[in-house]
Amino acid sequence: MQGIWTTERIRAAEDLLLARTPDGELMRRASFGLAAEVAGLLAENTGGVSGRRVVLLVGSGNNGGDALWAGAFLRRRGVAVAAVLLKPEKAHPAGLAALRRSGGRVVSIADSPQWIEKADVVVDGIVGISARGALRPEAAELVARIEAPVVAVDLPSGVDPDTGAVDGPHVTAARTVTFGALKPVHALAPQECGNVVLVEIGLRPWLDEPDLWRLELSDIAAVWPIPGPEDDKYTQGVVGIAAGSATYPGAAVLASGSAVRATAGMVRYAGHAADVVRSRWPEIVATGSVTDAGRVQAWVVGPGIGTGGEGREILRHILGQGVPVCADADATTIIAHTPEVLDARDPDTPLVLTPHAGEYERLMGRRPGPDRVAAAREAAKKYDAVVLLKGHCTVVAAPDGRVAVNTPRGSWLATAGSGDVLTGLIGSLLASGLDPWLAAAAAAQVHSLAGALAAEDVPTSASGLVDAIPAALRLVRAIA
Ligand SMILES: NC(=O)C1=CN([C@@H]2O[C@H](COP(=O)(O)OP(=O)(O)OC[C@H]3O[C@@H](n4cnc5c(N)ncnc54)[C@H](O)[C@@H]3O)[C@@H](O)[C@H]2O)[C@@H](O)CC1
Ligand SMILES: [K+]
Repeated sequence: MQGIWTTERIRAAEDLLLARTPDGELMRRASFGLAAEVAGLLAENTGGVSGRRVVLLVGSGNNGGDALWAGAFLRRRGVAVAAVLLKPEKAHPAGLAALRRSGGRVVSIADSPQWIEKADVVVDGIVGISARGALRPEAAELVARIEAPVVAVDLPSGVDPDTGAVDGPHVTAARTVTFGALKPVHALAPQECGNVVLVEIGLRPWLDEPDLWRLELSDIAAVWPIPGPEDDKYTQGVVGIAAGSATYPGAAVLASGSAVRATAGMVRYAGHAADVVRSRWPEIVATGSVTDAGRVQAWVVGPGIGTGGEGREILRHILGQGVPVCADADATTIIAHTPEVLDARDPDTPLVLTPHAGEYERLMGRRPGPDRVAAAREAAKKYDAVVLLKGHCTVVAAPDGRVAVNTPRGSWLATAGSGDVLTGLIGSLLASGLDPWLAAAAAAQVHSLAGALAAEDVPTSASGLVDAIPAALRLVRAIA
């Protein structure tokens, strides 16, 4: 798993490391790595490094210092470097002196447009982890002129370092070069960061438990249930799906199909769409009602069951079974409107809730807001449940405070029925006995991987996602 640390934690670790490192050494390490990445991008985009033009946008802090030092390193490779100082009197003195010694030039803000227009790469050293809020007008005006690819120093300026939220003018980078450890912005704002490159500066020993996690494919491979020689259809976990209605069988077909594809365990379906589900997925044991569904090791409940009395009774019955439950879609709304249904739940049995922003508002009485990690954590505490907050980046919070972030590959999951597929994946993993937080986080990643594979750069559908699950799992197992 990749660890991610908030800027407060990063700063505390940097202080410990700085106290044990010669003056300027950390910035030298950071800016040397930064310069190598800028040179790499120049070579990729223009076929060379020497003679190419780089413009540095330099703010008043150490982020600008990194940019200036990197500029000095790039000069050694024959790059023409021009620095635009947003606050000349506050520019990092040692960095500025190094750039000047190396033959780099400093241009005024008034003269900068012609330089920015001719740049092969622009380096964003406006602000780093001490930034708050959007770009200020002067920086915003310069950034608006950029046409060349941008390498962001540590993070794209104007994007919140701890939430990834954007609230006004900001930098959109092709590449972000960060130092020492990943920060939340890198997982939560993939569109603004571009490719994220981590340069080691020796910080890791000074950081303890991360604030957030991101699963790697090898983590998913390690936990995804694969049948062994001792297994039969029951030992791998039976998942029950309570979804869909006679008029709207789609949710039932998608959630059940996703569960069929996810693991080799058995799938039971209970509800009004039994005939349709059986004809589409003959391997599913389908019945008309949850009361005669037979034994399962986990339940998925919600998609398409309606929010009226019948849906409520289905949910109440399932919550009383003493097995892990993934409550999705209509089940979320039922819980929000009649929280007393949760009285049926044995507090020791895991519950996974999967709200999108609107359902979150119903559950919590407010929108998730810009800090989606805090929002998910709060809901997880309130409901004593794993909360998977849907959005471009899915955030999965456990009641004990663990949070995983899924950084998606494109926006292919924004399609009708996509959530039904996710819930089927989560249910299968719960039935296999996996920790519910890991189950939800692993399912979210396989879901987005299936989306990218199904889409192959053109829009896909929820059925496409179901069909791509085997390819996604093959990829997970091949890479691990
Ligand atoms: N501390 C360290 O050991 C290291 C720090 N490094 C760099 O240092 C950066 C952090 O440097 P600093 O703490 O000096 O601060 P920054 O460079 O992030 O920000 C500088 C100042 O900009 C101002 N500011 C805040 N929001 C702004 C906005 N929206 N628009 C314009 N100005 C704004 C603030 O007054 C802030 O103090 C890191 O992001 C990284 O790039 C690296 O050199 C690695 C080592
Ligand atoms: K920056």
